[in-house]
Amino acid sequence: MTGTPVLEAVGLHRTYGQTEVLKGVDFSVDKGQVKALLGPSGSGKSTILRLMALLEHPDSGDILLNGKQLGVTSTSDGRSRRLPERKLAVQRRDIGMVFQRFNLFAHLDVLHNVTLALTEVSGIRKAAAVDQATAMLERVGMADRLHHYPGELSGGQQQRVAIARALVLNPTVMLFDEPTSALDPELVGEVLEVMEALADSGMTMVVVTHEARFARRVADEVMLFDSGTIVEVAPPEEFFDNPQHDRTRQFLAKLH
Ligand SMILES: Nc1ncnc2c1ncn2[C@@H]1O[C@H](COP(=O)(O)OP(=O)(O)OP(=O)(O)O)[C@@H](O)[C@H]1O
Repeated sequence: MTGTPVLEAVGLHRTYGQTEVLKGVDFSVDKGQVKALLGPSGSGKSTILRLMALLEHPDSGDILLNGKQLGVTSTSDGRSRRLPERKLAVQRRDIGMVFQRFNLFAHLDVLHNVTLALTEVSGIRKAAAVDQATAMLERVGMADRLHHYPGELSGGQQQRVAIARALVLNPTVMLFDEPTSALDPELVGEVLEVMEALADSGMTMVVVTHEARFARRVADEVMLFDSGTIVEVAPPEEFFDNPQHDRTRQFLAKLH
């Protein structure tokens, strides 16, 4: 751990209609660090990830990657303006995102689902894309399913393909939004194993999860999120074994 912030959120606010979903969220994840984000349903966890992945704009606040402000550009009068979509797409490559629902293309086989990101987003030629995608699918244990279609795979296998699809773009940081919550319980372990290996390889990660055991084992820091703000940040052993605050105790009690 170097203590160098890779991804930072500064004062993020987001309101939908009358509902203030994020009320000024600040946090950062350092190079090689894994942060687990826990919190009740509807507290705004997915919203934070979507903002950090540049899939949505905050009403106010900044997202920084390696110190550089993302999603906006400065104008000559010193104000900032949102980047146009094509420039956002370039910045998004650095931030891998894995969703609860795998969102694979049903009409493309596994290999094509992963090469597509390379050929369409990164402009890499087909042959090189196939090599890179195959290597990445090997890494997530899917090398023997290259020509299967998503409908022929289990949820756990589909999620591993979705992880390979994000990783193949060589992102600086990976964001996971409840990656196992749509899976049957017997398929959760294989996805968590891939994520743990990724964390061990030094990937910088932010993981929204309800998997307390995974968070305890893999995360460097756990953040408890509630009603649009971070209410607690602690190392996992302190968070899980020695909950000092009522909020943590109440939340953990609801998990089981
Ligand atoms: N696009 C949207 N339009 C309107 N309301 C939204 C939108 N996205 C999220 N919300 C609302 O914002 C609140 C926070 O949603 P969010 O999905 O970020 O919570 P969450 O903590 O990830 O919940 P869960 O664990 O159930 O996924 C919810 O009340 C949700 O209904």
